Amino acid sequence: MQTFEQQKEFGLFINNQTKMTEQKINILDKYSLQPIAQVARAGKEDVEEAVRGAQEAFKTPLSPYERYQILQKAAAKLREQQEGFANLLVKEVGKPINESMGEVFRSALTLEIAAEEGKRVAGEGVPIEAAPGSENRRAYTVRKPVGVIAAITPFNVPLNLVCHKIGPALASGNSVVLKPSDATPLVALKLAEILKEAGLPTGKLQVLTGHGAEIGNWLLENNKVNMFTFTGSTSVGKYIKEHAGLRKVALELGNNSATIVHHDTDVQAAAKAVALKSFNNAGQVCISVQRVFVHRSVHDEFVQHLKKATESIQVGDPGKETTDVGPMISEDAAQRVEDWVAEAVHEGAKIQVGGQRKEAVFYPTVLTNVTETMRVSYDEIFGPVVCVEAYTGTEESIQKVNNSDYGLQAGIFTNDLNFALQAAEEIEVGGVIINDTPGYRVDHMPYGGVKNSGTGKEGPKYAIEEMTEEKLIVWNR
Ligand SMILES: NC(=O)C1=CN([C@@H]2O[C@H](COP(=O)(O)OP(=O)(O)OC[C@H]3O[C@@H](n4cnc5c(N)ncnc54)[C@H](O)[C@@H]3O)[C@@H](O)[C@H]2O)C=CC1
Ligand SMILES: O=C(O)[C@H](O)CS(=O)(=O)O
Repeated sequence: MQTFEQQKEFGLFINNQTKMTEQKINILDKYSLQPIAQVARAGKEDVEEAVRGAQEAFKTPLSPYERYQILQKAAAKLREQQEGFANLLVKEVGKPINESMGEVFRSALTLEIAAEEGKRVAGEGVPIEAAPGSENRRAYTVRKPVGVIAAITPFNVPLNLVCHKIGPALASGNSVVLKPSDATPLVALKLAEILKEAGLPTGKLQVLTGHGAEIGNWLLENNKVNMFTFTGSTSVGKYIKEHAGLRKVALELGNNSATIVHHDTDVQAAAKAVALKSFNNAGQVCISVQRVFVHRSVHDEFVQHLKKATESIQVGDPGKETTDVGPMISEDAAQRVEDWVAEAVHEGAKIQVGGQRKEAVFYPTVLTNVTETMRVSYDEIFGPVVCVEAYTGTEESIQKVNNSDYGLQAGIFTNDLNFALQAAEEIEVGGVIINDTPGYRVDHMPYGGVKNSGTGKEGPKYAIEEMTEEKLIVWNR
């Protein structure tokens, strides 16, 4: 029996079985750019079979405690196999081994949090008797799973962001049809295997690999799908919302995360924090720091510290423990970032450090003299580039942060409590991180944006609220 790592061909995961397809997709090692495996390319019939199986499985509910036990067992298996999962992330994402080990660690936490929250899916008592004429009535609500949830996930955090969907979905009694990213499907297939080993019954989780647009449309056309939960680009998220009809849609979309660095903070510490969260995962994180607004009086000092921190970053083979930043998801992605930087320089931006590309590797880059009209600022670069701009007044800094079509998370470094709380109140995002960067996230916090960054919140407790319907029950005694 081949181990997962020895396998070279992977089928669809439908009804706890592997299903091969004639057409396949190559999965590349993102550093060597060499093929490491082939995965099945689902067709319309496969999608219909997967949705049917998920619907059938939904009709046989597990108890909350059974769901809890399965997710806890899967979390334990993730921990046992942390190295195997991390090595897979190194290959299919190009994520440095240390960061990959961290993603697996967080994924186990996410499943555990979901398992716990699955024991607390509840409605509330409703004091309906307080209404005149309803003295003899009693009422309460219950939360019911929506049914079959289509979960579509991005390439950049392909294990934990899958856990953030299937964990709460399964914990609250739903079935899931998962479509992982075309570029990074292997780790989702490996996760499905350990959920099966943990006792997940047939059909509760289906995994369809293949092309997103194809499978996405077949899922959108299928009226047995009760909800869509999507993490990915704003453009695709908008498409899904426009085509989902009256079905529930949860969207975790793009961002051009901003950080304010005020004159009263430890500028060197802020620069180190910004470097850490501008370039991890090669900047391919939707809360990656992209825009930094620095008080004019400390701008040059901040830039020097940021340059120094960036120059110390080790770029190279993600399989090496000494590597901080590896390749981007593809050479095309790195080329796009290179083009955007060149456009910014043409418009007056200055490269303080970085700017070079080698195949799929784009070197961590700091730009100054950036203006809000440059694409590297107003659009989501999703790459290892950070833009620094000076401000004078606190009102101006908040205005600059809000001058964005996105609104996921923002950060502010200041010791001025009034300014911090004013920023927390006035910045138009889903989360404000005081004295740290917007790249801060722990897996049980509410996480999700406004404007073009999406709708709805993740974090298992909050995702479960999205994945269940509250039903009112009134008893006329
Ligand atoms: N808000 C959040 O929590 C996060 C947001 N993101 C966002 O994801 C993007 C990067 O990830 P990508 O994988 O490049 O995003 P993407 O939008 O290109 O793809 C995301 C998923 O959607 C699928 N897809 C593509 N076209 C589709 C269609 N027409 N219908 C249905 N599904 C379709 C893809 O196959 C993939 O599985 C960035 O914009 C980033 O900001 C990434 C991680 C977290
Ligand atoms: O936004 C993302 O890319 C991830 O949600 C960030 S994290 O979960 O890896 O912190």
